[in-house]
Amino acid sequence: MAEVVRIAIQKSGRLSEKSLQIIKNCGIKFGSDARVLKEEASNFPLEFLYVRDDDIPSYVRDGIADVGIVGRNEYDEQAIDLEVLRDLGFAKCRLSIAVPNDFVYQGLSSLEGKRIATSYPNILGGILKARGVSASFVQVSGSVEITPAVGIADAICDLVSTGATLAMNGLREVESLYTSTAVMIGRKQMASVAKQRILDRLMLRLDAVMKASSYKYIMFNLPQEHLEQVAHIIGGMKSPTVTPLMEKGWVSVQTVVAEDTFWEDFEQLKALGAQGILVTPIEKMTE
Ligand SMILES: Nc1ncnc2c1ncn2[C@@H]1O[C@H](COP(=O)(O)OP(=O)(O)OP(=O)(O)O)[C@@H](O)[C@H]1O
Ligand SMILES: O=P(O)(O)OC[C@H]1O[C@H](OP(=O)(O)OP(=O)(O)O)[C@H](O)[C@@H]1O
Ligand SMILES: [Mg+2]
Repeated sequence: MAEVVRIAIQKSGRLSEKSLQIIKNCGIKFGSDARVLKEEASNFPLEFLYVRDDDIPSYVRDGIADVGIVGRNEYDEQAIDLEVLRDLGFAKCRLSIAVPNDFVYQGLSSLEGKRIATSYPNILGGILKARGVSASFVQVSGSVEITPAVGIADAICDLVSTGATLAMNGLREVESLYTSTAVMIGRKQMASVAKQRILDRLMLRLDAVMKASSYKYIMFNLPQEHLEQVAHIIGGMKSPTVTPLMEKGWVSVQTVVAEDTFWEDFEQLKALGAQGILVTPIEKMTE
C-alpha cells in the first residue's frame, strides 16, 4: 500500500475550521461527510483523523498520527516531548487569571492560599511555583467561568480572547500569563523516509500559503517626485514595479506589503499623495 502521512485535526471546535481551511489552501482535496472520522485526500497522500483536541499530542507520540494541529496551550499542558513543526498563527488566545469583580487583586501574591479553577494545572502550577505563590487547584475540563459563582473556586485561570465570557459571568481579567496559537506538531523523526518526503511536500505548500496570508499586493498611482520616499516606506521588500502613467509626472506602483504594518504603510502612502490605492490578497507566495 502506498505510504500516507496521517494528520490529526480537531473534530469540532475552535481549531477545526481553520485547520481544514489551511490544508484546503494547499490545494489538497478532501471532505466527503462531516460524520466521517477518518478519510484520505483525493489528490495528495494525506489521511485525516478527526478527534478531540486533547487526544492529539498522545496520538502523535504513539504514532497513531504522524502530525497534528493543536493549541500550543494543550501541547504545553501535556508536556509530551514532540516537535513544534510550524506555528500556524490562528486560534490566538491567552491564558489569564480572572477573579470575581469584588475580589481585591494586587498581583499574583493575592492568590496565595486561594482555590483556582483551571483546565491547565501544569502550566499554571509552573508559573505560580516560579513566582513563589502556593494555591490549590480545582481541575475542570470546561465552563471554568462558572466555578466562582457556584462557590468551588476563588479565582480562575482560563483561555480568553474577546473577554466576553468573563464579562458575562461577573469576572474580570487581572493577569495574562501565557499566549497561545495553533501549532502543527510532529515526532522528532518521521516513521519512514517516504513519510518524511510527503511531509516535506506538505510543508512547502503550507509555508507558501502562510507567507501569502501575511502579505498583501498593493497597487497605486503616485506623483513621481515621491517615489523615493515611498520606496523607503515599503523598504525591506524587493523593488516595486514602477510604470509611467499617461499623465506626466505620475507613475503606477505595484508591490507587496506586510499585513501587520499594512495600515501604517497605507496612511503614509496617502500622505505622500498616493491615489487609486488597490489592495488584493495573495493566494500563494514563495521566495
Ligand atoms: N476563545 C478562544 N479564542 C481563540 N482560540 C481559542 C479560544 N478558546 C480556545 N481556543 C483555542 O482552541 C483550542 C480548542 O478549543 P475548544 O474550546 O474547541 O476545545 P475543547 O472544548 O477542548 O474541544 P474538544 O471537544 O475537541 O476537546 C484551545 O486549546 C485553544 O488553543
Ligand atoms: O474571551 P472569549 O472570546 O469569550 O473566549 C473565551 C472562552 O472560549 C473558550 O471556551 P469555548 O467557547 O471554546 O468553550 P469550551 O468551554 O466548550 O471549550 C475558553 O475556555 C473561554 O471559556
Ligand atoms: Mg478538548
